[in-house]
Amino acid sequence: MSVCLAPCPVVFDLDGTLIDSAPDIHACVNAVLRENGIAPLGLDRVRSFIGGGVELLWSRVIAATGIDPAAQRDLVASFMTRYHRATGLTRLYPGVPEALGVLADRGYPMGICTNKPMGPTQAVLDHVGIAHLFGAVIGGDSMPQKKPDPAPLRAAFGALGADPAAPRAIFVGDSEFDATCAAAVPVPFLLFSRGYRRSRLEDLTRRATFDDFAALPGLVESVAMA
Ligand SMILES: O=C(O)COP(=O)(O)O
Repeated sequence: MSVCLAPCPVVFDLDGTLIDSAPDIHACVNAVLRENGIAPLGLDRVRSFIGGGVELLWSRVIAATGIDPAAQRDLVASFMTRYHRATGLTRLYPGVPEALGVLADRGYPMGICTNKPMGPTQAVLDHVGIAHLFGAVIGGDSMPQKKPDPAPLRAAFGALGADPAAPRAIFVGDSEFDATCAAAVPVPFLLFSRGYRRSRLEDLTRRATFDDFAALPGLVESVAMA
């Protein structure tokens, strides 16, 4: 068990955890499909493709639409020009600012570890007004590895002052990428159940599950003291 003597670092996934960004990602995907004369995909479909970064998103779009995989590089490039400024449809989940405020007041160092590239990550954190709360932000293109590889999460904890080799820390996320990553570090994982997960809850390794951010500060305290 990892007892956090001082408030330990708490790192958050971004898409599907702190923010509901699927409407913006969906709009960008469909703009590229339309530009190429391909029928658009529904929001639920595109949402189910999010979590493993832009390349995996587009591999899934290509498989779903029957596009020639050789076009992936150009499609991703076209997508990225839109994605860098796609913030208008993205919202924080209810209770996120309040929960982050409580954790900040209690002295928890906080960070982000996302598979979203850094450009759109910084744009959206500024747009929703929470960028100042995070002492470390690791994006999908910050390192050669992406989640579920543990390297980006270890880097986020290290940047917040934890021992990257044996961090006393907590990760909060919504997906199988996040659960597998937390287990690989290893650190306790708190699962937000209203995000973009594809698997059944019972199939994901986690310390606790929550569906309301009002519960998060208490959960973090109980895991930190365990
Ligand atoms: O860009 C993605 O695929 C999702 O990013 P996430 O790691 O914040 O869920």
